[in-house]
Amino acid sequence: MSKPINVYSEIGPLKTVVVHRPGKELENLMPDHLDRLLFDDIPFLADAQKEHDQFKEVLEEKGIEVLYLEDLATEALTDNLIKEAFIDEYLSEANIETIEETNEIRQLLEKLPTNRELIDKTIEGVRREELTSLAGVKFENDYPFAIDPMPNLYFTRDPFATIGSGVSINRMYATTRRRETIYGNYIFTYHPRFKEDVPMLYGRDQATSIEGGDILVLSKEVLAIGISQRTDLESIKRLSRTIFASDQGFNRVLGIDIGKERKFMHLDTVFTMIDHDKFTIHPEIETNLKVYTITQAGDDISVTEERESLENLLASYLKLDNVQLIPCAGGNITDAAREQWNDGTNTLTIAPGEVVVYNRNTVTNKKLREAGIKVHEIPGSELVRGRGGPRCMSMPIYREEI
Ligand SMILES: NC(=O)NCCC[C@H](N)C(=O)O
Repeated sequence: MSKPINVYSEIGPLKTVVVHRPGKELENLMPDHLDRLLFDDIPFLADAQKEHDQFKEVLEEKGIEVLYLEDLATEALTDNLIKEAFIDEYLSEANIETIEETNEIRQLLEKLPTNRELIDKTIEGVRREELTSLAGVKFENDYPFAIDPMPNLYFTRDPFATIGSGVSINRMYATTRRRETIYGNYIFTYHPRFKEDVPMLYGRDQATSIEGGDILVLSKEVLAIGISQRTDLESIKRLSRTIFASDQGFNRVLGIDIGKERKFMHLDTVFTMIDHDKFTIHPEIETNLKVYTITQAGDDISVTEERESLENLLASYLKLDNVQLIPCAGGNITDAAREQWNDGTNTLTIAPGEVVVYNRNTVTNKKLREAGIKVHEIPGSELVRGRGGPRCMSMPIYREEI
């Protein structure tokens, strides 16, 4: 039986992927609370769902098995003990103000007729108006939620990351996304498809943050991990130690420092691999890019700052004769700024030289085609309001070897 997880590249033909179809959590977004929930606008849910359905259709037309995170999380609650533990953990992390609210919400969740409705409700959040125990209660603030929604969950790239045959259950940078990692933790601990034979490479309770958008599997030996607003170098060192010890064949991690700006929140918003020797890159990060190499050194690791350009590093470590860095929007600084903001660099590679992109990034998409890349375009005007693209909205479970 092959292992449940197999991700040893960014470009191997994609066979199985995890996504989340946006739900009512997007209708629990409010203008005054967008920053804290990491959104720039409020998507129109019905259209966001239509766009997401088109994303799924493109993947399924290529024979890719599309798994929904909400289904996997539902199926992971395989008995009442696990379900109760899930509810306890979810409530303990939900920052609920009073015991009365906690007790009433527990009852509300336990009364839901199916585990799927339970999972959906935990993602959606709970408005105070839903709780009879709060009827007539005067609050110091007018914040309408007893439990926040999790609107970022459709960016399944980030809360957990498959690497080789294992998975990194991540500690997320911001509180609002830290709660999301409960689903991956239960899926990879209890789901029948994944509970055996999946090494857990990080943990949601670790001290420093790392997010999946920063993690690229460049080859069977080399990972690239962004040092970013979301991922600390300390986390990369910790993950590297575990990966080197897990004997999966990886022997080098490139720590790529992309700075702490929110618009470049993850490495995959400015750099992705789209073919054996082709990469997308956002021109704004190319100048004086700092890259660290992490390798095993005796029974610990060594971290050295590279002097070579990213292009030369990729050529030497990936053993490529010719590396093509394709700049977002052809490198035009105005078009690139606009199209990177709308995730023009955040391509999902479904086979070598074949990608899924948002249709709105017309300049970048044209350049990709001119470079011989097969481009599948999907609408994303509503989805992109969460500041993520096709790579952000997907977590590969199985890629064929290349
Ligand atoms: N890999 C990615 O770039 N994911 C995009 C995450 C967007 C989300 N609103 C966030 O700020 O985390």
